[in-house]
Amino acid sequence: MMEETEMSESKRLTKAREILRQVTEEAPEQMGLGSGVPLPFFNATEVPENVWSNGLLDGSDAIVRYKFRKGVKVAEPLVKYSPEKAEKALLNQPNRWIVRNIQIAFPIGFWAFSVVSDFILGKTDRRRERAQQLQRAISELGPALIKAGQALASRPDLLPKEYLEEMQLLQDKVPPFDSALAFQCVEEELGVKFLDVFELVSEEPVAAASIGQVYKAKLRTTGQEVALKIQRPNCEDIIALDLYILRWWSGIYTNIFKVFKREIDVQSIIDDFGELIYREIDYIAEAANAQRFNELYASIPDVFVPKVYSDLTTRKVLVMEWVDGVRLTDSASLARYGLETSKLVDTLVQCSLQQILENGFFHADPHAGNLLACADGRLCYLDFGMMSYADRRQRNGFLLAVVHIVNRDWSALVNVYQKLGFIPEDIDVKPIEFALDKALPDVLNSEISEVNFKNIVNKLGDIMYKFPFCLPPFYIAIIRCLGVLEGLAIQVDPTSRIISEAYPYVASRVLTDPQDDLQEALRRLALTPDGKIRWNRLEGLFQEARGTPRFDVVMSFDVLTDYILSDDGDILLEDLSEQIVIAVDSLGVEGVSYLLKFTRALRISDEVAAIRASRSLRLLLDGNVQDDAKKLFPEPTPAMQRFNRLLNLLDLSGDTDTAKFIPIFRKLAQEPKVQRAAGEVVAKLGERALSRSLRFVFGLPPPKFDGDCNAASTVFEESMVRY
Ligand SMILES: Nc1ncnc2c1ncn2[C@@H]1O[C@H](COP(=O)(O)OP(=O)(O)OP(=O)(O)O)[C@@H](O)[C@H]1O
Repeated sequence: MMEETEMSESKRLTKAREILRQVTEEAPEQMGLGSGVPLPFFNATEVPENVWSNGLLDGSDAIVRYKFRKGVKVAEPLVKYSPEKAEKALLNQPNRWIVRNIQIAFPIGFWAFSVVSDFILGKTDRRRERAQQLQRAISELGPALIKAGQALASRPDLLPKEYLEEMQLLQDKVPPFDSALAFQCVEEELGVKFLDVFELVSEEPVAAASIGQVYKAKLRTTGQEVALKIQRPNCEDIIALDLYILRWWSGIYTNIFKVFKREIDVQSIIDDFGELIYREIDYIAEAANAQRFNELYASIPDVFVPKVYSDLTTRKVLVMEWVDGVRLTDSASLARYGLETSKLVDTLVQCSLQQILENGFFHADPHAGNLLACADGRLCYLDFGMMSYADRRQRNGFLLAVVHIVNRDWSALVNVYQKLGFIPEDIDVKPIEFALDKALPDVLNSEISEVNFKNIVNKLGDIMYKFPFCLPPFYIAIIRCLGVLEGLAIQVDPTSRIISEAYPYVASRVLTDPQDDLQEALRRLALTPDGKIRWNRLEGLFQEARGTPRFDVVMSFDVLTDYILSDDGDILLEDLSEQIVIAVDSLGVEGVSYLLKFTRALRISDEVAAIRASRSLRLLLDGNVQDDAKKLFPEPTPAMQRFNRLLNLLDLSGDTDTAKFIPIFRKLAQEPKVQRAAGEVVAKLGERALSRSLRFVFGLPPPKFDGDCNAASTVFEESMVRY
């Protein structure tokens, strides 16, 4: 018995070394793995305890550290999708090809025939019915077609709304396959007897999906619980055949789209999909992605990734740490753990935003089955088969698109889309701008919590479908990710909205990020075309941004200062000086008026009221005072409220260390054009004060200055006279 175990152990090590050799030597290029992986391939049982407890896969002897080669962003599969190779192989198996062709062609062909006949007969109201028919047909056709249908659900540029909605309903709930076949696969892949290494915790799989099924087991040697994901038998073969057949039919479908005046290259869509699904069926690539995800996001509090036992992982078998947790949609269990759903959703959304908008490496499929909430409140990500990457230009492009939609700046939005290659450069974009203006809601003026991502994507989708848009994979993945995320967030907490969660993040990025394209967005958002400040917008942005953890008011002040000091900032500086003159002047006038009223109020009430008054002054300025105090004291003037709001925005009264502003003020003060502007402000203020005083002394009506608000001087006169 002992001998047998040793034998299998040594066989296992040989097999494991073989896998390592494949990964590191044979195909580092394809794998996206570095050559810097010469780690000995030890048995997982020899892993020192601290490796598991420190939460990182980093550098352990037992764990292969999949290094991403420079420039590789998402791990590539060892075997890549190759239509040519599939064609060669399948031409030798005409029987399989013919049978499967008939299985697919019949229902899909029937759907296509129905669509064309609706079109010829002018039955334009049957789109929903046809979408449902296609959904039913696909759901019967097996994993590759179901995955293809799910992928189409996030292609608003290809399908109208009704189809997108129906494709989203496609579930890959498939019956489990025979466990004997699953264990046989493990033995073949690892070169060990299944029961020598694993002890099943439950005989039945805990989950069965289109590509694989998952068992809960224990490692015999250490007793550690693991999740064992095993691929369906012949998965790659079946997918290759279906892709080949779909590709074979693509010319016909391209022509059907032409009938509807849509130029769609179906073949390249199928090829894109082929690449994605080949990534999903390679568990080594999945393990590498899991590790990459862990490296990038392990620092986010409350988020983690199960550790992968890479010496027990092959292309068809993935072994990882078992995580005890519950789905976010399982409200009863969440309540049992005493977990706050809104906090979990917040962690999830903030983590996704960081993935998409900061690092660019993101989990494109954060559905309920791919996330577990643990008893300690942490959120565990699972299933790294569908990862995507957006580079800096693409991430900023997405961020800018959000800003321009909020700002209703259609020409800027279309410009971003053109730069990202979604729309050709040489077409007349006016009709697109007009359609956007008509279709999209006024995000700024509706309650932000009422604007949901799905609505906006649907409306944008109608336009993308109508005009010649072509969405690249990164954008499709972002749409998919945010759509799935919003669906899940709403299921868990019906009040949550992805846009209202995301917009503060977007606001804080444009206010603090010095990258040129984001600064351009800030200018378009906060300045009029002739360079003057839109105070309300700027105030709105600060307010949104202030709630986010990454927002740093000093940094945003610094970014604004740099802009003012640049050549482009001259008009802004001029406008700012004018605004300062008006604000300080009216604050002076209105301030005097307020103080007079305030003193009168104090004289007619008692001392207690006076003390309460001084305490309430701050609250009063914030508009946050009790009704009885409001009766007692005059309303703060608009200028005072504005000034107070500005202080609040800059958080000068809060936790911000005001000393941090000193270098910025110094930078401003040293700049000759700012010195000149400051001199002009002082001179103008003096001029105004002198003019007001002289006119008052000589009993003349108050002077009128540009920008005087609320007849400030009249208020001043009246109160002086009354007093
Ligand atoms: N490490 C783990 N700990 C606990 N449960 C797990 C673990 N990994 C997977 N599971 C369970 O197995 C299910 C399926 O896992 P996973 O999503 O990785 O499989 P999949 O075949 O890629 O499925 P799909 O592609 O449909 O998302 C999960 O929803 C979860 O319930």
